[in-house]
Amino acid sequence: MSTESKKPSLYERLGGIYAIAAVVDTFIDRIMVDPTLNANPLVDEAHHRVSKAGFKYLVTEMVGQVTGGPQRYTGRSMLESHSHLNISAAEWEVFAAHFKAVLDQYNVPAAEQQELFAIVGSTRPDIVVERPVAKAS
Ligand code: HEM
Repeated sequence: MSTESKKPSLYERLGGIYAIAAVVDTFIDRIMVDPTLNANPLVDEAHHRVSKAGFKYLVTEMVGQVTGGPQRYTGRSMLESHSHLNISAAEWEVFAAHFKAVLDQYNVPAAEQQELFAIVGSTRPDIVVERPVAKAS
């Protein structure tokens, strides 16, 4: 018989919903005013149209669900909510750098950061619009 206890979920290791909501709060505050992201007029328009509180709510709910918490995401799919925004690979990098900076700020350990990056990274194909590389004629 094994005496090993089951590994706690990522949700539990992050500290549950209060810790997750705090990270999302800081993160959304940063990305909604980022000048590089808002240089994309479609992102800028949407960032000024949606309520910050609603946006934070939906992202918190989603992170709760995908990390193994009891929350259930009620928003639109990543494809549906981003396909009209024409998000580039460079914009994705800016987003990822903010994410890393905020996780560092909250002292999220490297192992948990990696798990989060893997989850968030899996949404990239639905969010980033890949443009064909221009060929020299
Ligand atoms: C460069 C990266 C990203 C940018 C610039 C961005 C920007 C935006 C914007 C402007 C909206 C509002 C769209 C609208 O209502 O017209 C939105 C919605 C949303 N985004 Fe992102 N996003 C990015 C990546 C992500 C990632 C990686 C996630 C989570 C894994 C995410 C989660 C969400 C959620 C949950 C919504 C709300 C969906 C709904 O309204 O039902 N976003 N995003």
